[in-house]
Amino acid sequence: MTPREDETEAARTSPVDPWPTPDERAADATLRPGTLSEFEGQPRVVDQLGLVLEAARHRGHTPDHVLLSGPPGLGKTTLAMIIATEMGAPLRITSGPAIQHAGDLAAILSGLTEGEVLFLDEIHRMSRPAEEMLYLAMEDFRVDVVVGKGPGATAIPIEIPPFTLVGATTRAGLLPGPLRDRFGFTAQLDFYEAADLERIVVRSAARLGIEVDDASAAEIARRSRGTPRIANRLLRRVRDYAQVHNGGAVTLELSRGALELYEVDPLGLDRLDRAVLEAICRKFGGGPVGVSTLAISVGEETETIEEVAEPFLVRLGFIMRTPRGRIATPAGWRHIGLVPPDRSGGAQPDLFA
Ligand SMILES: Nc1ncnc2c1ncn2[C@@H]1O[C@H](COP(=O)(O)OP(=O)(O)OP(=O)(O)O)[C@@H](O)[C@H]1O
Repeated sequence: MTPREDETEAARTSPVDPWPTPDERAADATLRPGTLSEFEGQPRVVDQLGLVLEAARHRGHTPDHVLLSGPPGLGKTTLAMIIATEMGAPLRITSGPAIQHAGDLAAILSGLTEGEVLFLDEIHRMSRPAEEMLYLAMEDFRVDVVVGKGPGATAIPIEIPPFTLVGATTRAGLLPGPLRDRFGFTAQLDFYEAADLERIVVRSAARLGIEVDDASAAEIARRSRGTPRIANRLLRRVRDYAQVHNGGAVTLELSRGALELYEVDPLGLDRLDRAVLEAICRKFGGGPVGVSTLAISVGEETETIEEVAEPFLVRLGFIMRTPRGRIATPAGWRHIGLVPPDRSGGAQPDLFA
């Protein structure tokens, strides 16, 4: 489950949306790396996690609980699967929004087998009573199931076998301290370097039977916003285009044609990113402008602006978040072909040129 699974498909029209479509979830199985050594990028996380798993194997124990945080599509689910594979353990997958009551969690925990890896996606969206039950389970491998109500209520302790919880969150800041503290290993996944994404594109192309040259793989990687899921999706779109126009072989020219058709620009900005940038510059004189005003002016949900467009534009140094609102930087103005205003008091540019 992702933050957007409950939204309509119509809301997901951009090829650089970091959340998966239902089709992609099914296709993920083919493209996921199966072991830590096949996992591209994130070298620090891979090394540290490798050590945690190796040490657990030596001691003959289950590994410490693992918290993975970072934006969608960077490989949290993949890493959870790898942890289970590397430990030779079964994996059970659930998510915070699926656990509305403590009883839901009690049912999952009491059904675990020894050493099982429990992947809890979007752990920050779990209900508070479930969260409290999880504290005890993580620490003492026990849950207290409360039977009855009021003064007559009794807590019946249930032992659960040692397991490893792998929690994933896009919002580590929303996790309560006591929950965060119960993870023995915490990893923050960062956006990928273009070279890592290029290797991911080449590997995925091989798995999908797509012929792709190095220049095309580099072009797709550059436009993928540091996100493997987007790289894989753009690869599929380029493949479709190449099939129609060139009988299947992907060339640089065809890759560029496909990405232009899907409105993904050379830096990976899509229509929404450009609309946000244009609105700040053209409608609000470069800002500052509040995010909700911005959302209305581009006809999008505030959440989408905050979670998708804004982090990417900030990362590229095209906009800044300030206490008074969002401001376009000179690089942002230039990216959409406008002259940045002279903030030193010189003449203002013609914003509507
Ligand atoms: N390091 C990597 N190397 C190769 N492929 C990767 C890597 N990381 C992710 N992928 C690919 O990207 C896709 C998305 O990965 P994954 O589902 O693990 O992301 P996620 O962080 O769990 O996203 P979400 O939280 O939105 O579910 C998968 O198809 C996977 O194959």
